[in-house]
Amino acid sequence: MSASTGVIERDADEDVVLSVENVDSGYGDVQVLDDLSMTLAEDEIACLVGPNGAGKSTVLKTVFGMLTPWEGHVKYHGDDIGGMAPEDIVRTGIGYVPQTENVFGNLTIEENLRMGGVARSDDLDPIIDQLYDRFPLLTEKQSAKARTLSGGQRQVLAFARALVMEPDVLLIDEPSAGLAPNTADEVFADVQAVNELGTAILMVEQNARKGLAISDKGFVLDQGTVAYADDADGLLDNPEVSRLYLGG
Ligand SMILES: Nc1ncnc2c1ncn2[C@@H]1O[C@H](COP(=O)(O)OP(=O)(O)OP(=O)(O)O)[C@@H](O)[C@H]1O
Repeated sequence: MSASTGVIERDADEDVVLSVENVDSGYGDVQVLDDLSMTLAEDEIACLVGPNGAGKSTVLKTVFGMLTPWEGHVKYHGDDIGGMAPEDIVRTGIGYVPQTENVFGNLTIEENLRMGGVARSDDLDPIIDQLYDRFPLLTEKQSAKARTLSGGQRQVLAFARALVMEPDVLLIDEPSAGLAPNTADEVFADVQAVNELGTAILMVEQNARKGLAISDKGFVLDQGTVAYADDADGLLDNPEVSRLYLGG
């Protein structure tokens, strides 16, 4: 399987921060990703869309070191990080916001943020202060237990927790899952704001149209490989992609 339509041609000097090159990966002896390739430039939001079970979350897990590529390479600023442990990957500058269990419910907002910085050896106060400035709702609730937050507020805390490490790249798995449309829109606005402040984002999103609408480019995954890659508008305007993957 290596069908690829509309693959983006990019300048050789593009500042690629993350590249996934011909990766096979999976669970146990079950292969999920099949010769999958994609790149993310340092100022971009890229959105992975596609049917249930296509392998979108598996891409993030493979980039973040929770799965080791069977074949191919995962490169961060050109260095091969395939198979590196997540705790080392987080130190290199890649953050990960899983879809579920992404905050510690029994800890306060402040404690959650400090947990996000356990891999840092410097004083966390300046970055945590910056994050409180950026996400005022966290300031209001800093002594509250995370379990008291709404779904959207938890998602904001999960982003902020990942940002304590000041990553160059943030991997986000289905930020809008389980959220009402208005709340999902607020979370998408936060994703854009994080990107505008200099973090490249690779996001999986089940709400493909909304995810692509805030993204620079997208990859349609099907059966573990990239079926379509294009800038986000190109995918949204592609009648075949629309019919097959975006609900018409
Ligand atoms: N921990 C696991 N162990 C074994 N198989 C798994 C595991 N996690 C996922 N899979 C399988 O890998 C395949 C891809 O799953 P993945 O979660 O990456 O898909 P996805 O595109 O993110 O879909 P969804 O939108 O349903 O989350 C599926 O067939 C799934 O059943």
